[in-house]
Amino acid sequence: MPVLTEIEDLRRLYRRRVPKMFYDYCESGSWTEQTFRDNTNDFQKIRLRQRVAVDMDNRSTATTMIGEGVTMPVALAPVGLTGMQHADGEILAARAAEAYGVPFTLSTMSICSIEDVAEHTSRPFWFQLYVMRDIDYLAGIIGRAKRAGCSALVLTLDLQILGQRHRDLKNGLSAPPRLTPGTMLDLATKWGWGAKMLRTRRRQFGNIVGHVNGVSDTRDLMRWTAERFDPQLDWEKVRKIKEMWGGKLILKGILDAEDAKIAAEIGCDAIVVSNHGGRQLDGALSSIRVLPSIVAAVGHRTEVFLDSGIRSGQDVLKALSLGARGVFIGRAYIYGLGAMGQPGVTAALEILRKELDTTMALCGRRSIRSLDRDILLVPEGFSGRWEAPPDPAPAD
Ligand SMILES: Cc1cc2nc3c(=O)[nH]c(=O)nc-3n(C[C@H](O)[C@H](O)[C@H](O)COP(=O)(O)O)c2cc1C
Ligand SMILES: O=C(O)C(=O)c1ccccc1
Repeated sequence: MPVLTEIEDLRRLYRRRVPKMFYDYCESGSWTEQTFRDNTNDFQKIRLRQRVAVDMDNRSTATTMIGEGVTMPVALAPVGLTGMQHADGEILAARAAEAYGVPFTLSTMSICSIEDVAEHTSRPFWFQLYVMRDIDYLAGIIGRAKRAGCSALVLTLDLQILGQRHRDLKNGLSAPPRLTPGTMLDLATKWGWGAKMLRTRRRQFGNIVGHVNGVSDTRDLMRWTAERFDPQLDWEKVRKIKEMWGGKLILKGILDAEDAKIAAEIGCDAIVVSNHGGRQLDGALSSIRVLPSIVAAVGHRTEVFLDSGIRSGQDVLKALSLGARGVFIGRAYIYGLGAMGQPGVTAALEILRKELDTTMALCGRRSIRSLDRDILLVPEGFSGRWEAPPDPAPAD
């Protein structure tokens, strides 16, 4: 067993243990994957300011997100098909988050159902909603989330249609799967994954069972999405859903200050600055690059969270120092889950917390609320205005 000291270690182990089809589904971005790469690369461009001889005793990473106490401001992002990364994946991730004291978000596209996750956890989790054409379905699932005691609705706005990810098509995740000798061989080497999958009964899409007949695997995912997701979603509908829900609301997938202002106007408890982990509009700016402009526009009216590209506690610190009240992590915890189940998610959280805590200390800060831009060296292009990234240098 390798020593696991960083998120990258978890990714490597995850890659060895989970079928390629699902690894690729997680690890890809849309089209050229430019935005997917920018998300992580842009964090690297921000440097930290070392301070010395500052009392660093009694540090804490604890704070709140939408009024809920958290041991660090890092929530688990909604991730579709988590139950395919590891048997019972959503339940295991929710339990790890609960034990660690951070929020868990259950995706509409989960394998385990809302009720099932609620039954296996004792603290409220957040429920992520994709807006479907069918209003009765929406009312139904919002009601289920309420009855299960979910403490916030995370409404995702950046996926009315699915961005194309080449690898999913090539791997047969979206077309009828071609069980090539290569796929069979791959599955044969991932026997631990398969054995656990065979033992669980949770192999349907948990939140859509009974609504769509016969969707019990991922084959028809893309077609299913096109048929069900609402292409007519607009701000008026967002208002309606807010009313139907009536509780705390987080609007996810905002990447532009103008949209952020409308979101704040409608009244939400938080927004998530996100490009969906580089899986939707390829060519969009990285989240960290647009964060300052959005904080400047709405930070005084609503909490601003960020996701896309967080792979270390240093990344968390950078986002918080640029004004985010918290972050979501997607892949960073999926790597841990696929690698080792629940302890893997805990390991991912612990790696991030340690990195965040140590970095805070070395920057001369002791609390989350004390983090600000003063401890960062931020290059041009993150200045808060909408700016296109600089043109790459000519090849010769
Ligand atoms: C495999 C995968 C599935 C996802 N499924 C959903 C989903 O069902 N709903 C949603 O709102 N976001 C979904 N997302 C986006 C995440 O919530 C989050 O925005 C993204 O993963 C953040 O980027 P990161 O992976 O670099 O941390 C998904 C992301 C991944 C990687
Ligand atoms: O893959 C995704 O990013 C995602 O959000 C999704 C959308 C539709 C079905 C499954 C997952």
